[in-house]
Amino acid sequence: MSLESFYEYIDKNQDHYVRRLGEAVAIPSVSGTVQHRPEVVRMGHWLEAELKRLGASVELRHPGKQELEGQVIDLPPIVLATYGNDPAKKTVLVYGHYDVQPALKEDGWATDPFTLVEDSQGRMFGRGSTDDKGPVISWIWTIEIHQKLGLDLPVNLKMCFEGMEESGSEGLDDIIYAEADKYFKDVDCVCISDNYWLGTTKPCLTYGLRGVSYFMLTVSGPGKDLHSGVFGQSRSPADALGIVRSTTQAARSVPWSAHAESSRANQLTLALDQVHEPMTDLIHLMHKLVTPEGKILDDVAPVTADEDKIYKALDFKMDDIYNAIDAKNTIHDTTKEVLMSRWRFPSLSLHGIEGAFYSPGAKTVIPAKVVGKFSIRTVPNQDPDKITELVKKHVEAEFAKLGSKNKISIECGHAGKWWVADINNWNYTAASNAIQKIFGIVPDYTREGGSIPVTLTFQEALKTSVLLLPMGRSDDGAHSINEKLDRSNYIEGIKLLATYLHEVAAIKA
Ligand SMILES: NCC(=O)N[C@@H](Cc1c[nH]cn1)C(=O)O
Ligand SMILES: [Zn+2]
Ligand SMILES: [Zn+2]
Repeated sequence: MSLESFYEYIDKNQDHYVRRLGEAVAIPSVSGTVQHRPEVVRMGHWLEAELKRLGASVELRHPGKQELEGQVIDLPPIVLATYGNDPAKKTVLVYGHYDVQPALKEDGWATDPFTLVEDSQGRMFGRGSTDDKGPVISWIWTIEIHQKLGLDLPVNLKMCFEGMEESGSEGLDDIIYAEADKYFKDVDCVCISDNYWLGTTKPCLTYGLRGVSYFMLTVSGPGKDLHSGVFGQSRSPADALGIVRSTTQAARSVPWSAHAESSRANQLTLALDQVHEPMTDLIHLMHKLVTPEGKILDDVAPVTADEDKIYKALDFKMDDIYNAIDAKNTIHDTTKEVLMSRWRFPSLSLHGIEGAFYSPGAKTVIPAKVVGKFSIRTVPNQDPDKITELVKKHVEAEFAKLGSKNKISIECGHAGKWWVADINNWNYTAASNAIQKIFGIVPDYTREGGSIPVTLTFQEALKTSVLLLPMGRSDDGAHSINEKLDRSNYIEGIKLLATYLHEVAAIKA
């Protein structure tokens, strides 16, 4: 079937679909805070209403409760929807997430993060524009445009949209395993649009992701915040300089694995009539997690000769990464090293400290309790349980050296495993055909440094091929300030998703 009328329709009606993206972006569905939880739920209901309007059968699954900021609150609903139920057609499952990362204007956004603003170059700025509201709603527009034009959707479409992806996908895996032989029974392949082109011009298909293990390290001591002049502890100046030195991706350096570091605990000169400051202990411990030198954890799969060739063939230049980070401060200077660091080596990033004073001004306080947050991106063949065990052992050993009377606790908040797929599956061929039809180019095959843990869950629970089909570009700034989706990526992306469904229908499986 020709999709020319579909392409013409979306080209003519682009402004309408941009406005609809604006509606979705205007709902601040941040999954990581208690305050925003009603907005996440509202976004789930918005999708439900859109799907029902088009005649899809929709079920909201409630995965239960979670503890957040000391409160027990409902997890947002998982939106399961089915459009078409013809046994003669293949069934495609699409997944996406309707929650977003936090965003505040004062973080440095040029415009209000929850108002979609387009500039003269067609860049549409707004939290969730590219990650992942643009792609999620595009599946819905695909159904809508088929209906408007009287075109047959050549596959049955099952949709699974969650509201907790940015916060560990709590509750989702259990539902997928429980429904593998029920709701997800007839799924022939899975497609996820929740990542980015390698650069800014060439589309790609993605077959690998790193895993993520997210840690919270709590240090507590005094019963309340204290005056630093009255209760401040004294330590040697050398130790006071022990600040975190690396928070970048290069912190693929996890020094506790087989690399003994000389302890500096013996440099401490504690004034015992003063309190042990939780923040000082925490900074010391976080400093012990990473070094700029790059020491790699065990269990990393060796680089093979074949793999080495992949990097040379890719359309990726150092300028692509410089543009994406708005700077030239990369640790590596060759594209091969950059991509290897991103795709196939682990990294450790320090994210923040809850309880630390961060406002303007000069508050002289000793915080009573601080929580350091960091994550490790894991790769083949690392095991998340082993990583957690190693991290705990390392942090506890370093803390013991301090001789502090504070208390620590270290938790792995959530962990998802890395994923690598078989690109020879017909699902990838169908997507490659679709890219060639829309963009006139054979796509690159890429892996990514980010994590979508449900990808592996679908692959294992449904025993089927999972494909990542990105819509946005490498410089979209997902998770960052001024996140954007280019109008052309959105409009061509809608065409691509529709064409992919037709190619799946057409291919001999
Ligand atoms: N677009 C995928 C994505 O951004 N995934 C997140 C997942 C995550 C894990 N913990 C918090 N968020 C990522 O950071 O890779
Ligand atoms: Zn995402
Ligand atoms: Zn994200």
